[in-house]
Amino acid sequence: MTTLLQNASVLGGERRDLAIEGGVLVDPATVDRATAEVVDATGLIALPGLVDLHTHLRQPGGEQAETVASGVRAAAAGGYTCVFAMANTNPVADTPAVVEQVHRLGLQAGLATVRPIGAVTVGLAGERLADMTMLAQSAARVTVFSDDGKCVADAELMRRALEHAASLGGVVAQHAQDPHLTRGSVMHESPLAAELGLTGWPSVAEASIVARDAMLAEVAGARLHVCHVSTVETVEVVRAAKARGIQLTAEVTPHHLLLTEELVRSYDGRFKVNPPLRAERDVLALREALADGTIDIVATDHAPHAPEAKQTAFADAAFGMVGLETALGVVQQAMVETGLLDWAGVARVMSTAPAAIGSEPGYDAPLEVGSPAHVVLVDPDARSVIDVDRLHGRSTNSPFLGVELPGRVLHVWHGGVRTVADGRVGVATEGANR
Ligand SMILES: NC(=O)N[C@@H](CC(=O)O)C(=O)O
Ligand SMILES: [Zn+2]
Ligand SMILES: [Zn+2]
Repeated sequence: MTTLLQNASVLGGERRDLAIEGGVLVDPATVDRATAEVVDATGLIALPGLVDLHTHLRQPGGEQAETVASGVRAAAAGGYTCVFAMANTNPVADTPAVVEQVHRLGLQAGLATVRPIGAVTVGLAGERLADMTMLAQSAARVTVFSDDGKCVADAELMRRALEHAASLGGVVAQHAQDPHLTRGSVMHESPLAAELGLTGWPSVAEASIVARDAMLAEVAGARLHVCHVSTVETVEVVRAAKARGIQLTAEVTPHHLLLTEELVRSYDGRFKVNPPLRAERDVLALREALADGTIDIVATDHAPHAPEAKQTAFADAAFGMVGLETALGVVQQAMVETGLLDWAGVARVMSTAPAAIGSEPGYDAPLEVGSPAHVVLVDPDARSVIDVDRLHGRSTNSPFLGVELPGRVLHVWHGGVRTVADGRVGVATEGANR
């Protein structure tokens, strides 16, 4: 079947038609308009399928909070066609058996491509390296290695992990948190933390690890990826490392682009996340860094948690927020509506660049004829208050419940297969995965 998307604003620019046939984008001029399925895209923006380099799908072991199947529904609803699944499952994704299980569950779920991330250390214990070669050579083709949730704190181990990943053509994604500087920390270290009687998480606990890792990546001749940059100091370290020619990339989460520590005044566990929500000056520095390319990508750090883990005293609540369905709206509000990024820039930071970091093929020529048909149609003029009906995963720990956000993902194609139609997530299609 051929699908014609008529009059779309491609990457927010010129209005033209796009055509999908046989899983790829084809020249609309060659399409028989009498037989094609036509989607009126007038007023809609066409973006490439979004790629999330940092998603927690919780399976195996955390199925009460999320499964691969429920997580990819949330992903599709948010405009994602590919998600990288973090390794902090139970058991940890440190063996071919686990990454292959996650990969297989992704194929069964359809809707989006699931790329398992492999652990750096056995059991995320930070003591000895996982067999990274076996993970890379498994059917899951691991290219990203991360102990996310935990920092690879041992510098010697991190150096060897970087060397090893480089030899495999992969990348280490570091959760930058000095464990000694953050003992018992539950929110940003600030006057507000003192006022609220909560233990602070100092910015230097992040920046110091990023500085160390950048120097290790330099001596290893390796690529380093920095997870969830949250402070102005880390931005400065990343900027200096890039100026020095070090191969590092960095991500920022939607929540760190929009929210501040002030929300913690409510003592609501929904606002507890690692790294913590920071101050206004950090939020502004993160936006600027994303606009000027110091920060390469937006990654959701979608971190579902069951209600019991969140509805407790703030100090005891689990760290993490769901974010797949709200990411694009938050980026529209924080970056597009502020004039910091145009839609082509959004496509770069949410699709092309994360795919490149994760070595996911098919995203390097967004919306060009011949590319796989990973396409999203967004209504930028829609505005809606986020409620639980908008969330498709098993958990509802979103910091945006009750908040109005712009934009609405209306239609998504994953490799030419329709996964979202009129805002509704389609039936999982086995074999639609690539
Ligand atoms: N971000 C979080 O607050 N939590 C993540 C772990 C992580 O990303 O560090 C989780 O797995 O719940
Ligand atoms: Zn993390
Ligand atoms: Zn994470």
